[in-house]
Amino acid sequence: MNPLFEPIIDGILNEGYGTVDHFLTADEVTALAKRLRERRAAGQFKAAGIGNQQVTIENTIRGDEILWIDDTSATPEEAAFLQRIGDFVDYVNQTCYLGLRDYEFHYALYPPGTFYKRHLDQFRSDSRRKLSVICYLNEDWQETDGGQLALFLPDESAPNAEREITVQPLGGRLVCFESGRLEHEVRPATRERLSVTGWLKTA
Ligand SMILES: O=C(O)CCC(=O)C(=O)O
Ligand SMILES: [Fe+2]
Repeated sequence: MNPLFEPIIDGILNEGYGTVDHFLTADEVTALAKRLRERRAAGQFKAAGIGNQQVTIENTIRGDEILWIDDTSATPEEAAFLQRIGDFVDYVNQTCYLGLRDYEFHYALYPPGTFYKRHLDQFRSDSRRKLSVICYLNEDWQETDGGQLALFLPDESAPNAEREITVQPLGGRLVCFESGRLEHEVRPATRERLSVTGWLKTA
């Protein structure tokens, strides 16, 4: 039993989404947030697109800026993050038989007031995305800062009913759910909202 990974898998199986706090230590959050800001200041980020055939920039749908993390040029804190994700992938494969083979991660920064409207992460032409993973890099986040992740879960009490869960984007917290099943949205915040987001994929 892995105390960091088990609650995530439990949550996905029982609730449709999994979350765990302290997936990253406070020091790891600080180091990754610092690296994110450095890379952004160096002009490495770009506006996120939507779709994956023709990528269009549409900030009425999503307003975040992203940078894909390249494991060949990863800095120590990035390599440590990817290593922990790799361990989680191994754990999922041992316990859930999802056949995960690969993963991809990007930094994301939502400037104040930006959002990502309700969506599903699995694009038509990339059904290899099985699990979506978001890990937050926000230090001292307060509820009044906004920026919640809303998850729209099916509600068994009535057909077509749904239940909305909101998650605060607290530094070190990880959220994971099935990419092709769970619609979700990012609400606007009053301060910059930082994360590392990615997908665990089959071959
Ligand atoms: O940052 C979040 O809470 C979710 C991000 C998201 O939905 C995405 O990048 O697809
Ligand atoms: Fe998403």
